Amino acid sequence: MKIGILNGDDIGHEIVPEAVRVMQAAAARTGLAIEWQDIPIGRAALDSLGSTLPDGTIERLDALDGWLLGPIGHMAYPKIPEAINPHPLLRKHFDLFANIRPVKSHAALPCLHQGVDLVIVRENNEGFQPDRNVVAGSGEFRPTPDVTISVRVITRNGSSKVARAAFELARARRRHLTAVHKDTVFKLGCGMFAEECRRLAAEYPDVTYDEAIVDTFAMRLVMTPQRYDVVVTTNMFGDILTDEAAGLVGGLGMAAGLCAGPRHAMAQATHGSAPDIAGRGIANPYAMIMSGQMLLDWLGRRHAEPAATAAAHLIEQAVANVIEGRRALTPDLGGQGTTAGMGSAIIEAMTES
Ligand SMILES: NC(=O)c1ccc[n+]([C@@H]2O[C@H](COP(=O)([O-])OP(=O)(O)OC[C@H]3O[C@@H](n4cnc5c(N)ncnc54)[C@H](O)[C@@H]3O)[C@@H](O)[C@H]2O)c1
Ligand SMILES: CC(C)[C@H](C(=O)O)[C@@H](O)C(=O)O
Repeated sequence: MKIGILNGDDIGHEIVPEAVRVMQAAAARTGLAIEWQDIPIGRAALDSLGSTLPDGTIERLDALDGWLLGPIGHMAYPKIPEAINPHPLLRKHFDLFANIRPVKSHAALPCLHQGVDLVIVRENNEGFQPDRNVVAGSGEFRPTPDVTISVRVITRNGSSKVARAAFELARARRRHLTAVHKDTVFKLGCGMFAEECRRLAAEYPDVTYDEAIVDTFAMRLVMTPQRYDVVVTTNMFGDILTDEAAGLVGGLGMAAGLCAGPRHAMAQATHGSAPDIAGRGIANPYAMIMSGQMLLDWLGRRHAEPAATAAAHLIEQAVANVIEGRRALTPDLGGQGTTAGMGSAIIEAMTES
């Protein structure tokens, strides 16, 4: 397997190395051969190579099976053309259309709710961040100094692809899928998304299918998150709801994610680069480590590689043991541990699995 390491910015330089360390330890125990490639991105790449997404990066990634991308702190980039926000572009270029974001409570952690085990599948490339092939540029226009128009693109193909990914995931879990939209108001855009979800529901009679209007869903998610299994939604709704859901189970440090496409997958935690805690060694590496775990699981299924699946399983077990034992927890989880300390505890726990 060829896996890329792209640290990103701020806490990315602390949490991505821990994810790699944990993945290396699991791979060594299960006999999975991984060829790692360090690929510069973000502020460090801008400073050393003149661009946040240096020439040749896309080609290098294309030759890999998958990669880890740490959080990008693009809000702090200088306002120059060489300092683009690279991750929407990577998601689009590699058609990473499904952003799969699990949300799970742990009895040992101070979660707002217990018994939560759901996955939000967020459409990753349309909505207000439209594909460059569909709408040029970012999808925002300012025809006069006092008017801005933001274009939201929904396509039948994009909707049905993400809906199918969500139905497949639901089939492998508790067989319940909820489509979240607002077709009551956005009759054409959300309407098309909902039409595609309903069309696919007929192909998956074994999956219980229902729908919720996004505002009502936001309320139900806070009050009774236990009622959901897999949730599929459009890009912007998914962006917001996944952060909200993370808040139910311990915060953004617990929010893992995988951006998956037809040929590649990118492990990318839901959270940002957390500049407020960067450089202190206290960022919670759970989300990044579990994103790497999702990548190994995806690679195991895509390449029918049992050692990758076994490595993913080993990490999942070891992480669960560390959390259950409240070992090495970082301050966001009420502990006094460090980023590296949690990585080491997870590696140690692999010997217990
Ligand atoms: N996927 C991404 O790369 C991504 C996502 C969101 C935001 N961003 C960028 O990140 C930067 C900061 O944005 P923000 O502050 O709004 O959001 P953020 O997610 O970086 O931080 C929000 C809060 O959560 C905390 N937090 C986040 N991750 C944590 C972790 N692993 N462990 C412990 N605490 C954690 C932070 O300390 C902060 O208090 C901005 O430049 C933003 O554009 C990037
Ligand atoms: C920073 C931003 C472009 C990004 C997104 O909208 O996808 C972030 O919110 C995320 O969830 O990864």
